[in-house]
Amino acid sequence: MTQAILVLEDGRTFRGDSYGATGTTVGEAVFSTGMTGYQETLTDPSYAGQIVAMTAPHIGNTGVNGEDDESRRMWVAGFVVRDPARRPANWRATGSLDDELVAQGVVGISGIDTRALTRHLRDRGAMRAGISTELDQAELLARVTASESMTGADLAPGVSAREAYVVPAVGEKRFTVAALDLGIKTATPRYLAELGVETHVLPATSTAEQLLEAGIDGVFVSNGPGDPAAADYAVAAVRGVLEARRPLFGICFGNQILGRALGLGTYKLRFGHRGLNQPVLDRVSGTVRVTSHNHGFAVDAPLDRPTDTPFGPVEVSHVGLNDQVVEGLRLLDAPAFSVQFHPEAAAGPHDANPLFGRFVDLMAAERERGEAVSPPLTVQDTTGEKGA
Ligand SMILES: NC(=O)CC[C@H](N)C(=O)O
Repeated sequence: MTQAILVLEDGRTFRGDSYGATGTTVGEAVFSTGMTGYQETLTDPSYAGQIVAMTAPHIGNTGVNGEDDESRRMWVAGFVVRDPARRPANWRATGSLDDELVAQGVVGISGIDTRALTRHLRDRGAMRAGISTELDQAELLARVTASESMTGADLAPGVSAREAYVVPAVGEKRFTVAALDLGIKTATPRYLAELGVETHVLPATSTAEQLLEAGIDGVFVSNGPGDPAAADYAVAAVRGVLEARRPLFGICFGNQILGRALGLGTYKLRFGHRGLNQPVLDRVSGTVRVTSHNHGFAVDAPLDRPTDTPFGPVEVSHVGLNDQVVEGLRLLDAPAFSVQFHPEAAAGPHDANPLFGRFVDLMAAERERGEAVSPPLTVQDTTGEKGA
């Protein structure tokens, strides 16, 4: 078996076996505590530039399948596991994870004491790292210390769709939404489609005008990789959408971009939140939901009072119960809200799915309000379906 090494930027070194593609890779070492969902993790564009260590010890048990990809390819910079499955077993499996990692050129390492690695990252913070099957420790460390840091990294345009595309509504179309693709996961337009939303997915650097033109009823701002402080183009676009008072919903990177558009700051968390079991308090309803997370940055906002912004006051609507991190924002006088966690929940849990319904309700309320403010003069309903 080919040997591999994992070297962290502070010199801590782990030796193991090659898993997936051979070669050398560098990225930010982070850990995910999801017990399931490795295929969704590997194909989540938000993980671009990151070497992901899975804390669950057995990875690859169910192989890979043709249904669970969250985007067109795997994006992780590298993959670290303890004990890979020797043989996948699942009725949906189309192949083994090991073969798929090779096919997609993802350099990984197995046989690692992922518990020790996780404790190290938890205590010292996420840091740059490298995996190699060809370099020695000193050579790899030199590569790692010369590599880009996640702080200041602008990665969304690199993962986003190049061309706009449309995901049709399932059944009757009720709303048309533009989604700013900063690294969107396929589950998101799927959830919207189920609620009668036609989603026009637009590239990361689309302008406010383009979003407003395509998103007649609302604008969605997706999750995505990199440092939100580096995505000024998205901040400018979101500001334009807020100025137009078009309903807006953001997830994860989208929450950070909304925060910045409102004038709030963002900062890097020590080791971030990545996993499927993170408790979040919804302060509006008083409920606690167990949610899916993948973020290394967070919005800086006071928890105890709303903050004044050019678009009216914004309050922290959700708080992470492990560490009191801002997990959601809600404008009090404008139709915009966002969450730092993942209601599209791929992989699960599905506690937060109703947030898509909240977006739809917001669009319905704004439509009604618009109609009340300026009633259409001569609109006649010729379809016979409306108001049935
Ligand atoms: N999933 C996401 O959208 C991640 C957002 C951002 N890249 C972060 O790490 O915080």
